[in-house]
Amino acid sequence: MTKSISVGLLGLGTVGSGVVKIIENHQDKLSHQVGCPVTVKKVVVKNIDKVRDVEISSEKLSTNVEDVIHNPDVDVVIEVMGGVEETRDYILTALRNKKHVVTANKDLMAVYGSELLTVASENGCDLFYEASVAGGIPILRGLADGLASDRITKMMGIVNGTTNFILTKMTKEGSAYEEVLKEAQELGYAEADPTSDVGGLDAARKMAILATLGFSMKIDLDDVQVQGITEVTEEDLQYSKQLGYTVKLIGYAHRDGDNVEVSVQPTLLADTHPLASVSDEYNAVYVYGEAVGETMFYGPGAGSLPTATAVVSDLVGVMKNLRLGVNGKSAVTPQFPKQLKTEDQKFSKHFLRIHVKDQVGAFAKLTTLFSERGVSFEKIIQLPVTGSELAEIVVVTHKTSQKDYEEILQQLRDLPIVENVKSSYRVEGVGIV
Ligand SMILES: NC(=O)C1=CN([C@@H]2O[C@H](COP(=O)(O)OP(=O)(O)OC[C@H]3O[C@@H](n4cnc5c(N)ncnc54)[C@H](OP(=O)(O)O)[C@@H]3O)[C@@H](O)[C@H]2O)C=CC1
Ligand SMILES: N[C@@H](CC=O)C(=O)O
Ligand code: NA
Repeated sequence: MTKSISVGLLGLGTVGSGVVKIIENHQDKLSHQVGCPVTVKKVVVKNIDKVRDVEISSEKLSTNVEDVIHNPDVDVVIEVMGGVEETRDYILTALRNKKHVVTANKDLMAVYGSELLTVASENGCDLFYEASVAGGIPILRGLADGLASDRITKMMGIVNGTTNFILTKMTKEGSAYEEVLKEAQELGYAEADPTSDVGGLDAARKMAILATLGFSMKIDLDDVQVQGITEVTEEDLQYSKQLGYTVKLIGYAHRDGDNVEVSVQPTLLADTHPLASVSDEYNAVYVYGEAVGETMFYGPGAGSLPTATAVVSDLVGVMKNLRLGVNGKSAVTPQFPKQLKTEDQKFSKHFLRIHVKDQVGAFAKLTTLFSERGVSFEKIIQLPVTGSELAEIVVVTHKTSQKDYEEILQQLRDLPIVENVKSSYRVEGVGIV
């Protein structure tokens, strides 16, 4: 039996605690798979006296990162502390000290992933990050290994558990947004700063990582158009339900030849779409390949043990490579130059809710703007706004270019009869026919 593999953890919070539990509780399976025991050598935390959700001997705890990244007895560094700039320095040091790294940190990998993977390869080290996208779902290995032979053209995902949990409770139970956000934080789903969840940035980071791997193109965070869920109202959810749609925060990546678009936005999904039934903190990624067709990966996207499962599975991957002597050889550099679609190359349907002065001909003025650009409606609802002289108009358009739609929106805002544009979201699929 070769010597045991020693692991050093940076962080012992929601995910780190799960990692320690899995290593301890699944020791027999881990040893059988990799041919030696796995031991947690050192764990770095911020507050040494904090009460932990896991048993760990005090001599293993430290507040000094050097005790892991410079520890000659540590073979693999597991980074589950979060943060970006200082964490990047820690991981660079670990890699240059010939230590393999497993991370769950999508904030870091979305911005510095390309640099870190290059340094890992230069030092013959593995850098694995399965847990950084969709928590416990093995989506990155699914793309890199399972679908390696295919040309991926479309990926649509619910990749943030916090916002899916919020939208599920608001839609199904009529819960208040603030109340459900607080519950998601208490359950450990949300980031330390939950604005990255609800503002869409967490999902955007994951889509940048997914699109880079899936399209073999270096997609930066700045390439992702982002709109969060903070403006989604009870009325939007009700109208969507009435029209046969479910509102989800959808990460969307589409490749049309060499042109790609990547976005995160609240989206009306037809109730018949497989993603529409993905509820609570669950994630799912729908992947379309030219040869394989439609596939979907589903599971818990957040939470201690589900995320830790992905982290420890990456650790197993490192250890298997150690036995084969092939560490540092799995990173695939992007094959294609990045070419982002222009606004007139992006097409989708739209949900639009506006308030107009309830005057004769108001609706006709509105439809003229759309028909002048050849845009017709799939659904139309018009209702008076109680207690006012306004009417509420809700439409679902047929497919139109983003360029035309944005110009129509601007013209609508300039129309005297339009009081205001209340909401506008992307629509995927056909609702109630
Ligand atoms: N929670 C989830 O469901 C998921 C989280 N992730 C990612 O996993 C990572 C960890 O998330 P999570 O476990 O929820 O975060 P937590 O906030 O629960 O835990 C963070 C841990 O890191 C420690 N830590 C933070 N900063 C420092 C520092 N400067 N020096 C030393 N220790 C530090 C904290 O110490 P102390 O305990 O003493 O405060 C804590 O133990 C993040 O990158 C997150 O985005 C990915 C997928 C899912
Ligand atoms: N805050 C994130 C945690 C996992 O990445 C989420 O809600 O998905
Ligand atoms: Na994953």
